[in-house]
Amino acid sequence: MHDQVLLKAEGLSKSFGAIRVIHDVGFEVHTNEVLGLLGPNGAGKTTLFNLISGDLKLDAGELLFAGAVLQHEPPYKRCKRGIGRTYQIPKPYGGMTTFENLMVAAMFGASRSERSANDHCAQILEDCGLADKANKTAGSLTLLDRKRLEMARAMASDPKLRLLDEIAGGLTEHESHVLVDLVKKVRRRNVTVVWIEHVLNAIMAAADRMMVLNFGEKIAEGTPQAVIADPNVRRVYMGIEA
Ligand SMILES: Nc1ncnc2c1ncn2[C@@H]1O[C@H](COP(=O)(O)OP(=O)(O)OP(=O)(O)O)[C@@H](O)[C@H]1O
Repeated sequence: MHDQVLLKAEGLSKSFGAIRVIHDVGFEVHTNEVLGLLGPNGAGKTTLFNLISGDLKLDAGELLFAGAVLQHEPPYKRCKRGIGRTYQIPKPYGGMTTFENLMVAAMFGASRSERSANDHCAQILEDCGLADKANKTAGSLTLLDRKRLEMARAMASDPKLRLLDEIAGGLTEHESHVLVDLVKKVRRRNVTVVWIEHVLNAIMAAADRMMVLNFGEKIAEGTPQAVIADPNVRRVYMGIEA
C-alpha cells in the first residue's frame, strides 16, 4: 500500500541569515501513508513544510513530487499539483458557512463543477460529523469543530499530499481521538499525510512512520515504536536520559 514514493527530498538546506534552520535533510513520503514529524520547538518542522509548499525557497537540495522537480515552482503550482496544508491556527473564511467553506475548497481547490462539489461536500460534512453545522458560520464554530472543518476542507480540495501542522493543539484527550479518526478518514480517501504534532498519543495513533528533527537535522526515522524507543529521541525530545 505504501511502496510508491510520492515526495522525495534530498539534501534540503535553509538558513535565515547566519541561522541554519534546516541542514542536509533527506526523506521520502510514500503514497497513502501518514508520516509523523516530531521535534523540539524550533527544530525546523514548520520551515520544512514551508519549503515543501513553496512559501520559502530552498538554499540547496531537491524536492521531487510524483517524479516532478518541485523546488523551482511557486506555491500555487505546487497547490495545483495536489499539495495542500493546514495551519496550527485554523484559517476558515469566518463569515461564510461551513458548507460554503467546503464549496470554495472543492470548486477552486479541486476545480469541481458546482454540482459535483455539492454532492462531494455534503458527503464530507457527514463523514466529518459536521452535517448539523452546515449552515453555521465558520467563525461561530467551537475549536474542535473548526479543526473538523480544517480536515473537511482538506478532503474537499482532493489533495494528493496534505501537510498538517499541529492540529491537535488545544484539544482535550477525547477531542484529539476525534481528530485522529478524521486523519484516518482523510487517508482512506487516498490522501498522503505528513503531520507535525506535539501531542504524542495522537501522532502515535495515526502515524505509519515517524521522522524526528533536532536543530534542523534528521535524527531518527522509522516506525512510531522504534522512534519513540530511540535513546537519542528520548533524550532530545522527551528529556529522558538512557
Ligand atoms: N522567517 C524567519 N526568519 C528568521 N528565523 C526564522 C524564520 N522562520 C523560522 N525561523 C527560525 O527557525 C527556527 C525553526 O523554526 P520552525 O518554526 O521551523 O520550528 P518548529 O520546529 O516548527 O518549531 P515549533 O514546534 O515551535 O513550531 C527557529 O529558531 C525560528 O525562530
